[in-house]
Parts: sequence; structure tokens; C-alpha cells
Amino acid sequence: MRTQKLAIIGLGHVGSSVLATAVQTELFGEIVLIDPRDHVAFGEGLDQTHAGGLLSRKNITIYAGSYGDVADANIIIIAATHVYPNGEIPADRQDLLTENLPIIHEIMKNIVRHTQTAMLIFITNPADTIIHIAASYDYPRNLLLSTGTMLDSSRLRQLLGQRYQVDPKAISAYMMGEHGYAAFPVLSHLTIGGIAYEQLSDYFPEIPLLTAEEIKEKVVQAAYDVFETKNGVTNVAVAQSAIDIARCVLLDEKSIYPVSVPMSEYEYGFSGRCAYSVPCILGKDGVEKKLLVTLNEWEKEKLAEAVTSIRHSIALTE
Ligand SMILES: NC(=O)c1ccc[n+]([C@@H]2O[C@H](COP(=O)([O-])OP(=O)(O)OC[C@H]3O[C@@H](n4cnc5c(N)ncnc54)[C@H](O)[C@@H]3O)[C@@H](O)[C@H]2O)c1
Repeated sequence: MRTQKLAIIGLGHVGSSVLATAVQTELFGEIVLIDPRDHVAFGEGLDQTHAGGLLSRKNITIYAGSYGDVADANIIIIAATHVYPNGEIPADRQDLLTENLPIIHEIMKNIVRHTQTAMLIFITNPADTIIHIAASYDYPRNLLLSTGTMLDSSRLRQLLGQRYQVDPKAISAYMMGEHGYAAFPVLSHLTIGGIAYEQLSDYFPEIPLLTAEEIKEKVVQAAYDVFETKNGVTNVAVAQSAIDIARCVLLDEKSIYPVSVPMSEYEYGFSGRCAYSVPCILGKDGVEKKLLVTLNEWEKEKLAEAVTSIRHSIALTE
């Protein structure tokens, strides 16, 4: 009998958080770590393995490996990125593209050589362009996605949860579009405890209703509140997002998450191929259905802006 196997590619701040979160979930019996800085993959694996003697921990096999080891992986999470000297990480995610493009090509070439069945979950930025590039390889389209605006959506629910003093999980809401400056909230489908956004003032008259533009700005800024205080690193919440997706696929949960996926011109009518975040049903077959929700005029405008921004980035790769 086989256990569930996870491969993590890129063991920096994000990859090591993915590892720590994955271990806590107890979903995986085997975890392989791949990073060109062999000593980093080895050390992260060893550090986690040392906790294996504690009564709270399951006896999981964790080791530094190579691409041959992804052949029987169920889930592959990619958090590889160019390492900037002196930690001078560009704040604009798009500025990571030049350095990360060859890294993603190298990773995809290696993955397709060994498997066609693992769910690929990309974290590497710029998220949407990266998934567009990954989708250019001979790999099942339904088995690749980027966490995209999943993290932005969690920030949105957290922000509104604090504002209305309710559990963020009581809020059904998501961000769509670009994982970046052009992410936008879809207020036309947002509910708090089933109450539509525009009716919230009836229930919470003391709380002024923020405009969609104000919410967008606050959510986009939230990433930088972490980035600026943690010296260019945001690692914990995105790691949890990636593992939530992994769990959803492994348990065939059919949850709906906003994730970045390849989009054709027949979806939302933008000519040519692109990739951006839309709510998707995720299950054992990966991305099982994209929910192309009806958008209001402001949201259509913002989606067009997001597509333009991502297209500009994609054009730099051609
Ligand atoms: N999508 C999101 O919501 C989100 C959130 C946070 C961070 N990120 C992104 O996650 C990525 C990782 O960030 P980080 O803070 O962990 O960076 P980091 O610099 O700490 O780690 C990057 C790791 O990737 C490894 N790497 C480099 N080239 C590689 C290759 N060819 N194959 C495999 N591994 C390789 C490096 O050796 C390093 O260990 C970045 O692109 C960052 O922008 C995305």
C-alpha cells in the first residue's frame, strides 16, 4: 500500500513553511524536498525529521531528493524563486519574472519527464504569468494551478471579519484577477452570514460601507504590510493556502477556491490566452470546474485591467 506523497520544489522561506504546514496536516507519509541548494533541502528535512521523536508527531519520511522522486508524488508544490543577494527582493511581483522564467522552464521540463499525474500547485511569482508558462508544457491542464488570489481572498475575509467583528469564515467572498496590484474584490457575490454586501448597513448601521475601490486598496496593501515588516518575505499564509488546496484535492472535497488557472478567449471573452484567478471547484481531478461568475460593470472593468496587466507580463516572455 502506498502513502500520499508530497514533493516541495524550492525550500526557501515559503517552501520551508509549506513543509512545516504539511507535516502538521498529517496528510502525507512521504515528503521529498528539491532545491539546487542541496544543503538547504537536506537541512530543512533533517530539522523536521528531528521532531519525529516527539510524541506529538507522526512518523513521516522526509528527505532531500531529485526529480526522479516526483514520479510517484500525488502533489507537487513549487515555491522556487531566484535568490536575491542581500535580500533585496523587488516589491513588484512582476519584477521577479526575468529571473524566475528560466527557473520555471527548468522545473516544468523536469516534472514532465517524470510524471503526468501529480497535482501541481505553484506559489512562485508572478503567479499568473508563471501558470501561463507552466500550461505551455505537455501536462494535463486540470492538474496545474497557482494559489493566485486565494491568499488575497483570505486577506479580504480577514479584513471584513475584523471590520464587522465576525469570524472571517462566516464571510463568503473572494478576490479575482491578478495576484498583484490588479486583484479586485467581487462585492456583487459577497455575503456575510448570507447578507448581501449592499444590505450590510441595514444590519450594521454603525459601520460605514467601504467602496469596492477602498477594499481593493486595503487588500492589496495588506501584502505589503507583511512584506515590509518581514524584510521582503510573506510565507506563512500562502503555505497554508497551498496545503488547503492539496487537502481539497487529496480528499476530493469539491471546495471552491479562487486560484489562477489558464483561461481561453471563450472564458470572459478576452481574445488570446491568459491566466488569472477565478473561483474554481477543486477535487480529485484537480481543477474540476471554473465558475465564470457574472460580474458588475466595475468588476468587468477591473478584470479587463488585470488581464491587460498579466498580458503585458506574458508578452515579456515571448
Ligand atoms: N503566490 C503567493 O501568494 C505568494 C506569497 C508569498 C511568496 N510568493 C512567492 O514564493 C516564491 C518563494 O519565496 P521565498 O520567500 O521562499 O524565496 P526564497 O528566496 O526564500 O527561497 C527560494 C528558494 O528557491 C530555490 N530555487 C532557486 N532556483 C531553483 C530551481 N531552479 N529549482 C528549485 N528551487 C530553486 C532557492 O534555492 C531557494 O531555496 C517567490 O517567488 C515569492 O514571490 C508567492
